[in-house]
Amino acid sequence: MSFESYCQTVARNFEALGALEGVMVQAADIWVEALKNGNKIIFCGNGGSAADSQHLAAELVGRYILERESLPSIALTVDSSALTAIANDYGYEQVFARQLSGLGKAGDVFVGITTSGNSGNILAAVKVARKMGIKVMGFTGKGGGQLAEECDLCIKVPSDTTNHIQEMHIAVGHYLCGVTETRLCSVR
Ligand SMILES: O=C(CO)[C@@H](O)[C@H](O)[C@H](O)[C@H](O)COP(=O)(O)O
Ligand SMILES: [Zn+2]
Repeated sequence: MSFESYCQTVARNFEALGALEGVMVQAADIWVEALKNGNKIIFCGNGGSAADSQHLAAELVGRYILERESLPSIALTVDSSALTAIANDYGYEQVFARQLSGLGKAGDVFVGITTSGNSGNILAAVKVARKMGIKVMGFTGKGGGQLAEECDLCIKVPSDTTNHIQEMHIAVGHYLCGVTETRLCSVR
């Protein structure tokens, strides 16, 4: 495949992504409401989506575009001791669920980033989130997988291909960080 044709696919995908305006407004409302109430945004994902998780948590805790207070957020993908101990002692499927049960609080927002929507460790964490009164949001591909069935709000980006789904996930996350910090800064 030529680079030009790759870029054409990306352009078509992003054109279609614009149709998710309504769901993006709802997602921003969920993030803003939680943060206003003193809760946090908790991200997790595997592989490239682990990188997205820590990238987005860092935008909130550190800085995205505006100079502002730090906004509380964590990625469950960054603590190698917790990840290896939990995987070793309880199995890889529990790596996010176990951390969420220790670190999450009712009213937090859990964001599972998965291109298939079917990663077992994310689905296990959703079960914990439900028990704890944590809101569940998914970033998935077009099909949504099992996660789409189980979350409060699913952002299903318009592709079935892992790499292209990931390209849109980071755009979705960046957009939400921007809207969130703008709205919170104007009320502080
Ligand atoms: O970054 C990539 C592919 O672009 C890979 O590392 C990819 O994230 C991994 O295969 C993940 O394990 C896929 O998991 P998921 O998106 O289905 O939850
Ligand atoms: Zn990748």
